Amino acid sequence: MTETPNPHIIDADALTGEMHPIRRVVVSIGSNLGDRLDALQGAVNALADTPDVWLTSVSSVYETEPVGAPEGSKNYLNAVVLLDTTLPAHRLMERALTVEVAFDRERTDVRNAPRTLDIDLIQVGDRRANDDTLVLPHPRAAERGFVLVPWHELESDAVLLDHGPVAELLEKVDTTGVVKREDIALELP
Ligand SMILES: Nc1ncnc2c1ncn2[C@@H]1O[C@H](COP(=O)(O)OP(=O)(O)OP(=O)(O)O)[C@@H](O)[C@H]1O
Ligand SMILES: Nc1nc2c(c(=O)[nH]1)N=C(CO)CN2
Repeated sequence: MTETPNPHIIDADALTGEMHPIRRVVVSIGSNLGDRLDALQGAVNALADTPDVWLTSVSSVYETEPVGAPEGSKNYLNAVVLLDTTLPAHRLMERALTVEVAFDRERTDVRNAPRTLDIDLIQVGDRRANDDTLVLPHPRAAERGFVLVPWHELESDAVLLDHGPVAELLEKVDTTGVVKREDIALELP
């Protein structure tokens, strides 16, 4: 027997007025060039100002040793932001790239070159992607202490899609180069 849709049940798509579900997004932000804290706060503010994006939490700020970066690279400041959004994942990625450019992010041919601002989408709900502009979940998140430590601070039961609980991933990752900065913090607008 086919069920008649119940007109009193409104799904998330209908509530947002768009055909997109609300997704929980984990965002990693980092900077190792210029005024690092200013850039991270700028990223938080810009994400919070984005239509159809609702920031829910911001981690502590961590001083982190550069991973896979050219010789002589300076330490990063890193943090993780959690947000809810109805934006399609690719639209959120475009927005992140626009914000990076607004903070004078320059792209060079040098892999992991120092940067004023880096915004990585770690996970967008249970969305998977693998194209030229977006790979989800982020392909290197599972081995990055500078992502896992601040994420775990916000959500101790977090699970990285296709990889498992963040708490378990942390047992396999060297986190000695990831140090919480007690003297500075980001504001949730
Ligand atoms: N999940 C993702 N988060 C951020 N950028 C992504 C993602 N998937 C694909 N990209 C693409 O990667 C490019 C970003 O490259 P970028 O030079 O910032 O990489 P990176 O931050 O130096 O290195 P890594 O990807 O290892 O963090 C962008 O053009 C973006 O479209
Ligand atoms: N500590 C640290 N190292 C990195 C970072 C980063 O944000 N923090 N980002 C990179 C490329 O995205 C490469 N290496």
